[in-house]
Amino acid sequence: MPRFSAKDAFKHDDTPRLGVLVANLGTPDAPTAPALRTYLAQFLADPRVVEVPRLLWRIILHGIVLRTRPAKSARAYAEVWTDEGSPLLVISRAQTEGIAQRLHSRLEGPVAVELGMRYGSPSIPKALQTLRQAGAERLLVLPMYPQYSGATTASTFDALADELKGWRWVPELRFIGQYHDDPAYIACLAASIREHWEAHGRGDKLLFSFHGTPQRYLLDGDPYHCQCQKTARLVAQSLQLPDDAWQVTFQSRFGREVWLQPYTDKTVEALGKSGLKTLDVICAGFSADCLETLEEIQGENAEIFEEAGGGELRYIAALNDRSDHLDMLTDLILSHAQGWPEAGGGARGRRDTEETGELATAQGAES
Ligand SMILES: C=CC1=C(C)c2cc3[nH]c(cc4nc(cc5[nH]c(cc1n2)c(C)c5CCC(=O)O)C(CCC(=O)O)=C4C)c(C)c3C=C
Ligand SMILES: [Fe+2]
Ligand SMILES: [Fe+2]
Repeated sequence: MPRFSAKDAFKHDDTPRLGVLVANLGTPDAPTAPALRTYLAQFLADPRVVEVPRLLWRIILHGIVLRTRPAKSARAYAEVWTDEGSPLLVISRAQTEGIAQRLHSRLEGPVAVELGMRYGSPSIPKALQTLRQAGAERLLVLPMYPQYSGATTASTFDALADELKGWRWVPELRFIGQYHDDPAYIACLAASIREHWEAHGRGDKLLFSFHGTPQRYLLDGDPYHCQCQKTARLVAQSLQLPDDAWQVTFQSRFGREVWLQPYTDKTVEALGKSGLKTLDVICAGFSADCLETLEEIQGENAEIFEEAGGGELRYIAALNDRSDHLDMLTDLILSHAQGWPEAGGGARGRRDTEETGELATAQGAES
């Protein structure tokens, strides 16, 4: 068995394709404690996510966390689960399909698009192998995280590198690090807020709630916090909001450490206590709705707000498969694919037959 893997059934006249990997976090296979245990064991063992000395963390993870958290998280997932499955997976599939359709109609050359999840399935290794089988000799990776974080974007890179280091023929590679200040992305967020206001009236305050990370990651050089602030500031500017009409907070705290602040739940509670009537909340770091937006914000935080004496918390949906969002992501992919033949940057749309004739002869392959 060769040490490095290769595409099955190589044919000398295969047409090389641009491969696009749409990557996101991933989700459990079912809203049950056993499925959550499998998912959380993979997720929380990632050193990019939990930066604690390995031996110590392994003892805590297997001795405490994986004994208690799966059942609790399964109950939360059950509240948002749909007939088609987990919202994150259902929406990610629709996004991938929408991006693929747009790329097929806009690119000169052939393209293959696959969804790969960092944890759970469809996995990143599986998606990469499918792209290789489709002839993707150039690979563009879009992690669906607008703001770069080591915990998400770099972790996607790790999964990519882990798979590719076992390949004989590594594809040409481009990796989109972030798009937190892309004008088209800011315009999509602003449009979604305007539409929400047109449908429901303007709330008394707009909260931008981002997923948190330990504060330590920021102090150790992670750009995530700054990029979240910038996204919110640009959207607020685009909507011409006065400073007291909006605020940034961080949600989904995990463990006992200090995380990025101010915390969403504490802020929502304080705003409720202050007697605020309507609170609009947008989660501008999530490209797709998921447990953290639907259960935590639309569910849990809406209750916190009301119980504290506030009026109504109105959650503004993630950009999901809105057409302006998919158009924007397609433009982003195309701008990063500049200069590649399939993106119109060269003459070599098909493999040179003379060149591959030699290769096929050398391998004894059928011509
Ligand atoms: C333990 C530390 C965690 C860090 C750091 C973290 C960072 C982080 N996560 C997202 C996006 C998502 N996280 C989601 C779920 C989720 N996150 C953590 C923990 C950390 N995340 C856990 C344990 C879970 C699972 C649910 C639970 O048990 O609470 C999700 C939702 C997935 C879904 O299936 O719907 C997303 C999306 C970002 C963007 C981020 C850092 C920037
Ligand atoms: Fe998370
Ligand atoms: Fe949560």
